Amino acid sequence: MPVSNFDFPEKYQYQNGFGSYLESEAVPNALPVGQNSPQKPPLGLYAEKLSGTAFTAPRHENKQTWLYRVLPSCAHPPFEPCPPSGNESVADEPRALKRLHYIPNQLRWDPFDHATASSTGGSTEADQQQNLPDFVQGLHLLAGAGDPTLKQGLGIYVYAAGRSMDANEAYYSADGELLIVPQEGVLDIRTELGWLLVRPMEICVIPRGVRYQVRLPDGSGPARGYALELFQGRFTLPELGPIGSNGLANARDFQAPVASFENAAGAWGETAGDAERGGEYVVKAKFGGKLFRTVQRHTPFDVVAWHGNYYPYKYDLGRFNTIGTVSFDHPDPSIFTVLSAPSDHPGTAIADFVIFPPRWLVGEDTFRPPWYHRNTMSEFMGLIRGGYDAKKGGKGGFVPGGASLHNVMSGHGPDVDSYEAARNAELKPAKVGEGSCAFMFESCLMVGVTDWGLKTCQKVQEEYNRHSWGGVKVHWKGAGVH
Ligand SMILES: O=C(O)Cc1cc(O)ccc1O
Ligand SMILES: [Fe+2]
Repeated sequence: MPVSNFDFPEKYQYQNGFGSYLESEAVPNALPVGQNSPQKPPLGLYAEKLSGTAFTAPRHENKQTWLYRVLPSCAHPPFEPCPPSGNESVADEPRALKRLHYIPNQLRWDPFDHATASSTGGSTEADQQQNLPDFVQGLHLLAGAGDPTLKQGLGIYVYAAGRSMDANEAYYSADGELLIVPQEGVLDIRTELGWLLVRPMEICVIPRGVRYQVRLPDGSGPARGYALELFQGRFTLPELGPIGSNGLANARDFQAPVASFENAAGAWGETAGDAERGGEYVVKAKFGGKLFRTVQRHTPFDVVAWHGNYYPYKYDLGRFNTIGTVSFDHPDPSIFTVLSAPSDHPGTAIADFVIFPPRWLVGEDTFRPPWYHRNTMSEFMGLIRGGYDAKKGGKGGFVPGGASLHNVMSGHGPDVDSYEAARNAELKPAKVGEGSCAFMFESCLMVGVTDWGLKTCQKVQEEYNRHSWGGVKVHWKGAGVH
């Protein structure tokens, strides 16, 4: 079922369509007509082009958006490195990426902690709140591959945010496009192109370079979830092949924001101040895995109108049209692909985002859960809610907010109890996954685990393999015996 609708404030109006060429004006006639860069753009705005692909990328891949804004985004003092955070968050990423641990063992993590205060300094509730990490401070690189400076590879993150980013703070990543998968808590995301409200069972994608600010709406509680940053390429919809022209995630269900701006002006070095924000706006940038910051005298959220096909978007996983066998055998999980970031080799993804939503299993004479297997692709899994049909839940199991990694050629499959149950199950039509949703980031790359993921987070289940497969039984009866 789609995430329930409620009355959306005006800021959450959306435009529908995946990869569509869209346009949006927060003020009528802010977009120039018939050209992109007139001598004087309408309303005294600046025209600024945001290129998401090389200028010369083929038409079907070319991504760009024209922004019409109060001040161009180049007007800022030099960026300076942020000091290391000391808590192995995104600010410590370059070190983390250089020290990845490549491990052939199957790994599973207990649910990651919610945001905790970094110090006890300050006794008031407001002080304590301020000591909690915001979305950027609470982003931890768990695993990764490649190098953002070469635009190769990806980063897998978990996040735990206990407060909104400051009202005068924005963040962007030059390293890649970020897919965010909330597991608990609502993210109210202000982007240069407008607002996105992203709740558990929804996802969003923020393209490389787009500035944004993540807020936690009042009363929605702390936020926790997963994210994947693509250092290379972009997410797109998977081919449908013989499925035909509809199915899986349909293009019209992807939602892009409408233009929305803060009414504030005043360039760096000028005296004209930003009344609303006290004239100061912190912009943080992740660049080559390193965090930088600058303080500018104008809001980055001053885009009054835009047109293009390079924009953030959200998708409600409840709208996924799940397809499966109606005869026999368990299909490859690629049938559940929501988004795919292809490599240069057709059919082989740098990252596929795959979900396991509730679905009917009707296969006859079929072992219905996933088969035992080894894969040249690496498989990182998380659980948004409920359970997963191949793994037990409960303490020490695969539970919401936790994760697993089955790396290149690491054998895995149902744990012994799930296997025995499915082997003996009566094969009547059965609904699995009611109220559940697991997901997988599947990559052609070998994924290394960070120090934080292996040690600091203290969530690795040491006995994962033994508990899952230590007790697998021999059913072999000897040659010729059925
Ligand atoms: O390993 C997993 O649980 C993910 C998975 C699910 C499935 O249905 C088939 C293959 C596969 O890797
Ligand atoms: Fe698998």
